[in-house]
Amino acid sequence: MNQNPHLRPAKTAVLLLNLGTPSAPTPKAVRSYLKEFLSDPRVVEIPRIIWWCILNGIILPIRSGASAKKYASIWLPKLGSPLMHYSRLQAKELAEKFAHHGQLVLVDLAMRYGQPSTQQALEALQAQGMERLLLLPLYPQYSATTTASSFDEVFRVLGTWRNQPELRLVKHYHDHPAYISALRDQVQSAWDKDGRPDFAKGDRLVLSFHGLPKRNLMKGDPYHCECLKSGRLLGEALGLEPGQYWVTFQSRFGKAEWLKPYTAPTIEKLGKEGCERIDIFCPGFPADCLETLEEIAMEAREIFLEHGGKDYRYIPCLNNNPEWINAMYDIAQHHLSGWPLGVESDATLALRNQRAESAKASIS
Ligand SMILES: C=CC1=C(C)c2cc3[nH]c(cc4nc(cc5[nH]c(cc1n2)c(C)c5CCC(=O)O)C(CCC(=O)O)=C4C)c(C)c3C=C
Ligand SMILES: [Fe+2]
Ligand SMILES: [Fe+2]
Repeated sequence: MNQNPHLRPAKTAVLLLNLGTPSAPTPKAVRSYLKEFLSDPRVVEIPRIIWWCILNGIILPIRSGASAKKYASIWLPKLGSPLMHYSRLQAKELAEKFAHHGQLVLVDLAMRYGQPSTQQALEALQAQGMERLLLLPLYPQYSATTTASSFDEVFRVLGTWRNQPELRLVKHYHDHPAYISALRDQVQSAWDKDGRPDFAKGDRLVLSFHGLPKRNLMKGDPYHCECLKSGRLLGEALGLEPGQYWVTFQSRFGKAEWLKPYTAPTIEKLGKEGCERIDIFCPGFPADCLETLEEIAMEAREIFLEHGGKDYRYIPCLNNNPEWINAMYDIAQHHLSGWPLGVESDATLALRNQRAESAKASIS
């Protein structure tokens, strides 16, 4: 509890929801993560008994070791899993953004699989007196496999509570102007630094989103349409013509048909057809992770260069781009409207800003 008499305690919380990641890049830790992830009926919709046999008999014994090697190749020295590192940073910087605006809002991070679990995060907020809760998934595009699964887990935990908080959820923000503007800034900053592709010469921008089984789309999952819309709005924001940027889908799992066009074969085709430079960006991943740093920044680069391409540029995910922190703040702010936020008195706010300014002055 805050002891400062100038502050009214915050009882409103924003909980960032993300997928989760192994605790270490080892076969044992990856196996335990994959087991929890791939046992979720929201993720794999195969009858349970059949899937249990396939998962435990084939997938886990083969994939745990192979995936652990890939995780080891992207693990950050001292910081660990990139997904965890950037998700935590996003929660910290969002909390600072609220504080900067004189609003005392609790901000925390919950992972759907692994740690910090949704239950741990909710109990920590409960211990701080949370009365109102906004769920903000780190999935800009809604899918039942990710967003709905994270919401299910929150509902499951709250279902065991006697005194529940008021609850609001952000379903998606795939077309939110602040999200699109942050994406544009991320791509444009890379171009300002390293030069813009020559689109007239045939260079291309590839926008690669995580894939999904095509069956999920046919059953009504809106994810595919939302990815196409994000891609189109980003292309327009960058002033590109439709053929200059391509939307593709990566990380196919298993033998069934997934959303097309697939990223890797598209990159191979571009290389074979004489496209010299590809810039590639993953707008659906707010944080860099295995799927972006290994599959896109490393594996897909090899594919392009092996098939005739010359220049392959991976543009990092939003991570802690200040425009993205602003976007999260804007999106949260909109959904918090009407809820009382803890507010600092004008005197405390002025004092804190004054201290921050003099700290900056003493550094420079
Ligand atoms: C049936 C399998 C899978 C579906 C459906 C799926 C959907 C989906 N996933 C993300 C985001 C991420 N997935 C990540 C890793 C990952 N995904 C799958 C499988 C499915 N994903 C697996 C087996 C793995 C683990 C790694 C591997 O063994 O290949 C990650 C990265 C996690 C990390 O630790 O870095 C993210 C992020 C979305 C957005 C999505 C549906 C839209
Ligand atoms: Fe995935
Ligand atoms: Fe992958």
